[in-house]
Amino acid sequence: MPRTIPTACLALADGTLFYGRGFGATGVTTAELCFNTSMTGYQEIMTDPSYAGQVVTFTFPHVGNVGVNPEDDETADPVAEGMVVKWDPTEPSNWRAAEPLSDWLARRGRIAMGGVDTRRLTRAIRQQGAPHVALAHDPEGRFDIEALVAAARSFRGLVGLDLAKGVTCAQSYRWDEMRWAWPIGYARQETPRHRVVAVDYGAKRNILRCLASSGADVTVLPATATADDILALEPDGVFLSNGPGDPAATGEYAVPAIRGVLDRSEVPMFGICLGHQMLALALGAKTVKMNHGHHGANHPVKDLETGKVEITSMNHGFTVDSQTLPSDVRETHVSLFDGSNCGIRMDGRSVYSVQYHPEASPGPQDSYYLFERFAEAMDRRKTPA
Ligand SMILES: NC(=O)CC[C@H](N)C(=O)O
Repeated sequence: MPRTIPTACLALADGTLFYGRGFGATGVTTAELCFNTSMTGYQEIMTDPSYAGQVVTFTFPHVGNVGVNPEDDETADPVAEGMVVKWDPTEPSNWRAAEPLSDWLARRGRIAMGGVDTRRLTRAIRQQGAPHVALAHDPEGRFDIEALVAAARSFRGLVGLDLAKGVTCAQSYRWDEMRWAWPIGYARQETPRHRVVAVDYGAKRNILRCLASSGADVTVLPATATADDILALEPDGVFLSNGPGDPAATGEYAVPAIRGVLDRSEVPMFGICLGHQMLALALGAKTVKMNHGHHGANHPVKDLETGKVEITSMNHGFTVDSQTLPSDVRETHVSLFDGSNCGIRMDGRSVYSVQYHPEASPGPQDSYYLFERFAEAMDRRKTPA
């Protein structure tokens, strides 16, 4: 049997090394490492802008086997820095596959590594918290281990980092594509009932589709939009998107804008993930870094107002500290994994947000009702009872 040499190396800042087989782009990247437990949707995960600054290790062992296609991107480029998987991807076998995962990653400059004991790696992340890592791919298998460990150590981490500015849109645009539906695929929203301004901190496309499907004519604004920019469009509702990085850092410019909208209008507001954290900060609460975060598609969340449990899609490494919520803001949802905050609502106003991803993509669609609730709040304002 020919001897095979490792062509990829993952170095953790504590000096732990994992060797495997590289695919995708070659070179070295540094990032925070997190694990995702979803069994499907690797293309959507890799293109979720909230993963900027992170390498994702997948706990599901078979990743890449259905290739990639033009429809499943959540943004134009992969924004996760790289990926680590148990098995090397096979040749894609799926009617939608347009390209093998490895070629797609290479074309877009993203490093990947297969052949890793991802259970051991996941245990390490759970025990020590999301580590800083250097991920290297060299087809000749030449690795300068000391330099890789030093690179992992010099990665400054996500705390204090505003990454939304790097992934937001350069200028505003309109969105009318709706959720994918059999057999028509992606139809356009031709009879919208509401004008929604969506602030883009790193929005996933499927969120914009869900807004369009629930009746919105969506105008997307860059993350740095001010209250004046938002209110000038005379919105029926304001949406705050997901996004990467430390909420406290993005909040420095996003919070005054949100505060301005809340103070100057009664417009319904809905936030998801980073948007949830932005709203919580604007209302006076605080956010903290979690040990290893929540990244997966099977997270049970309890709606405290109805008692119902929904299975949700999650991707966050920071959380709202529910102890810091002011008295006019109530906690509406909690994680049944660790009791952390998963939703808030302002008393007496249609201003609410959730920490998880109700648009899923990938994940279950239990939480789509939140988009309908937003649309109903906008309907109520137009025709008061
Ligand atoms: N998906 C998101 O919007 C993530 C929000 C934030 N960057 C966090 O990690 O908590």
